[in-house]
This record gives sequence, structure tokens and C-alpha cells, in this order.
Amino acid sequence: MVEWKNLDTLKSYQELKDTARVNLAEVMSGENGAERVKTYSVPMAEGMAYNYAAKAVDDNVLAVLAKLAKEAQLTEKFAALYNGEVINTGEKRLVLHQLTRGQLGDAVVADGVDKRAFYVEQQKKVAEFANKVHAGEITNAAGEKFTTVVQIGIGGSDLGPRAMYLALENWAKKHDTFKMEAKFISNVDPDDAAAVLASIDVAHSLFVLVSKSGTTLETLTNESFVKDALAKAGLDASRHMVAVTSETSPLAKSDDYLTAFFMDDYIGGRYSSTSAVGGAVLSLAFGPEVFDRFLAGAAAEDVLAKNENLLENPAMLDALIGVYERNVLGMGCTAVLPYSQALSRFPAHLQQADMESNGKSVNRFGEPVDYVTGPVIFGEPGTNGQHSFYQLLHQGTDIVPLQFIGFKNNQCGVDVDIQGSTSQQKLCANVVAQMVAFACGKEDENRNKYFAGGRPSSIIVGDQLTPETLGALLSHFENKIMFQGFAWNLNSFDQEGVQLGKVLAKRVLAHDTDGALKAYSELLNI
Ligand SMILES: O=P(O)(O)OC[C@H]1O[C@H](O)[C@H](O)[C@@H](O)[C@@H]1O
Repeated sequence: MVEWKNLDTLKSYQELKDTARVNLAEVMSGENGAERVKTYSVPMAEGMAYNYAAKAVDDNVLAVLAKLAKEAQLTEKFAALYNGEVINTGEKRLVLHQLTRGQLGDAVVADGVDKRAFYVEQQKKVAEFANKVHAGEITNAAGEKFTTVVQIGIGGSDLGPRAMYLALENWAKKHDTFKMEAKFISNVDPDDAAAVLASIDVAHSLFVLVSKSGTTLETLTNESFVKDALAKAGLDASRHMVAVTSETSPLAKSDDYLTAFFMDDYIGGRYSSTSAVGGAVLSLAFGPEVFDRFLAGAAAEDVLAKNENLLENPAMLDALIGVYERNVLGMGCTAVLPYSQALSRFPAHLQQADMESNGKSVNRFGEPVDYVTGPVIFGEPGTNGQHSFYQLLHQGTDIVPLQFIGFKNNQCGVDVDIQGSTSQQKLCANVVAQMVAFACGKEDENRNKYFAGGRPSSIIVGDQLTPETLGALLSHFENKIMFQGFAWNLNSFDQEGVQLGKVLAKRVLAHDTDGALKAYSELLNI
């Protein structure tokens, strides 16, 4: 039996607070620093590694973190989750996204069905559909092939799939598996849908309407927007649309769609990239085999998260170093900095995944907690970020832990040698330089040019961003967030904090307002 306890009731947490602080600038200089870079590294799946040499930890801190992992029963809690316990207490739901890519434990039977079998069946349905579209067996009314896929969805029904699509677009083109261009409509701002519609040939476009609940205002509004455009073009919308939703949603079993693919309430929107939510658009864009490879990478990384040895479990280690930085060192943000243009939307995806999961002030029993929880997440690909907000990261008054991601090779295989180095080498040189600059800083008599150092970072390194490494990367962060939620004793799988705004927006639209709501409505001419 697992016991759900607040972080501040754990003995090891008190011990962690009393552990001597590490002087990062000092430990990262000279040969000691070189040794740390070689040894403070955990293998991840698909040949990647999580390197934490430039984190403000030493063997002492790590030993106490290992005690914390045990005392907080992180491994047991993960097992409870994948064996089908009701982990999402707020909504009384199981949490089964790992099951979309593998079976980590017991068979999970819910609502009378084996859930792994259900997710695999939906993946097969998606694969068959995508293959038929690519083969020209499913076409528009004129019998012509679809060339473009447009996903309509928001939040978890947009960010993950969009980030994954962008991550693999160039890889697929290089490997001749690029089947259809994908576009995404998410914002209820009419300019979003209008711009996408203006950029495509609607007659040859297939729209994937994605909404788990089937009730999201933005998504249903954009569906109508698109249907209107199809009607104006003289096209039958039902021949151009498929739905991805839960079986209990109003969109299931509607004649408005060519077909529907299902996920269910046990997969949170922000954890749905490996379900049909990501499966439909990614299989249509790149082929089902590429989606399978992405799932295989995620499955392999999930297996590593089961390891109870903290120093062999990259997601758990990353999570607990994050808890140490947040709760003991008092750092309130984390920057996600991929040195990979293909990961340009990955930080945006992690923003939802992390902040919607762990941005909570009450524990899983609804009681206020007396410690800080989820950090603010932001990020941009390097090197662009260097020319933007790194000033504050290097010399600002807040210390922001940094999560770098880097690959030895680029995806397109095109590069030039200019002034003795390739662009890829320049990219990698920059991430190396940044990590050492942040950790070690630089002395200078001129305070304006002085760098204090002591700014912690970690890096996930891989050979190349491929479907497998992308899947492993996604799983790493999902599991990191899960372990942090366990440590903070939160329910990471509901999102009540998004409700109030939705309710008030409905009142504004119904002109049921007073006070500030009314005044702001007038200000914006509603
Ligand atoms: O997929 P849907 O039901 O349309 O939900 C889309 C999104 O909207 C909600 O407000 C939540 O904040 C997100 O977690 C969710 O991913």
C-alpha cells in the first residue's frame, strides 16, 4: 500500500534542507568539473543521456534525494498508476497514458475492457485509415487524393501533436516518409482559422477535429468556421472531416465525420500525444510506421522510469533535483532550451504539460500545502534564446535552472563549413559554452561585466532527433512531471484552475455581467 504524504512531513526532506549547499562554480572548475561531466550522467533510452554535472548537487545531496525517493514511495506510486489505481483523485479517474505505448504492469481492465487492447485497436484503426488515405482509397468527393491534414483542437489537443509534427517534419522529408503536410488551427481568434484556410487547398484537405470532451468552445467554433469555408467552396464537410474524441463525448458516432477515433477519460489532454490525439495527425503526415517508432521510443523510456535506483532513473532524478531546486534552493522557474530548431514548440508543449499538472496549491486530498510546487516553465530554441532573454539568465537577480537538450547531428543532413566549423558544430559549441558560463561565471573588476556563476543546468544529449528519440524525450518529461507531482503530493492529472475563466467568458457572451466584468466587456466592445 502506498501512503500519500505531504513533502514537508518527510524526514528526508528535513534532512535535505540541512544538507550542505554545493558551490557549483567551484565544483565545475578544473579537472573536478571534467570528472563530473563524465560521471554525473544517466543513460536514457535510444542512446540518449541525462547529464546533471552542472546541477548544484554532489554525492551527499544525491544520497538524501535517494532517501527521499524511497520515503515518498515514488516507484510504488508509479506502479500504482500503471497498474490502474485511481490516481486522478479529483476526477476519480485512472491515469493510463503510458498504456498507449506499452504494458508496464498488470492488465488494466476498466469499463469492462482491457485498456491496452483498446488503445492498440484505436492505433490500428488510425493506421488503416491513414494507409487508405495515402493509397487514394479514401478521397474527396471528386475521387482525388487528400494532400493536407489540418488538426483543429486546443490545449492538449493541439500543443503536443503540433510540437511532435514540427519535430519530425524535416526528418520525414529526409527519410522519404513525408506523406501529407499538416497545419493546425487552435485559437478562437478568427485570424488563426482564416490564415490557415487561406494557406491550403480546402478541396484536398482532410480536417481532424480533436476534442476529448467534445465541448471545448474554441474547437467547436473553429469546426463551424471550417465547415462554413467548405460549404462556401461547394464541398460536403462530412467527406473532409474525422473526429478524435472520447466515446462518451457529443462528437462520438456523429454523421458529420468520415470516421472517429477514440481515446478516453483516462488520458489527460496534455498526456495525449501518444494516443489517437497525436496518432491521427502524425500517421497521416508521416505514415503509421513513423508513429509506431515514436511510440517505441516512449515505451523504452517508460521502462527506465520503473527503476527504483534513483541514479539509474533519469526521469526520477531530474524530478528530484527539480524539487531540491524549487523547495530548498528557492528557484521558481525552469527554462527549457532545446538546441534544435525542430523542437521549436517543445517548450510550449512542456509549459502545458508541467504547469497544468503541477500548478496547484492543494494536495491530492484538497488540503492547502505549506510549500511551493510547480515552477514557471518557459523556453525557446538555442541559439535564438541567447540573443533574447539569456541576459537575465546570466546576470539577473533570479537564478533560473536550465534544461538544455542537444543532438550531435542535425536532421536534414545539409550543412556548410564556414571559418573552420560546420553550423552544427557552431550550434553545439554554443550549448557547451553556455553550460560552463552559467555554472562557472567569470571574475571581473567591472561589476557590469562580472558573472557570478552558480546557475545550474542539465543537458539531455542524443545522436539525432528521430521518431524514437523524440518519443523517449516526451516520456522523460511526462514521467518527470509525474514524479514531481508525487513528491509534492499533488493530483497532477486534473486542471480545475482553467474552469473559472471559461464560466466568466460564457457570462460575458450572454451579457450576464456586472461590476468589473461589465466594464471590461464595454472596454472591449462585446
Ligand atoms: O480536448 P478537449 O476536451 O477539447 O480539451 C482541450 C483542453 O482544454 C481544457 O481547458 C484543458 O485546460 C486542457 O487540459 C485540454 O487539453
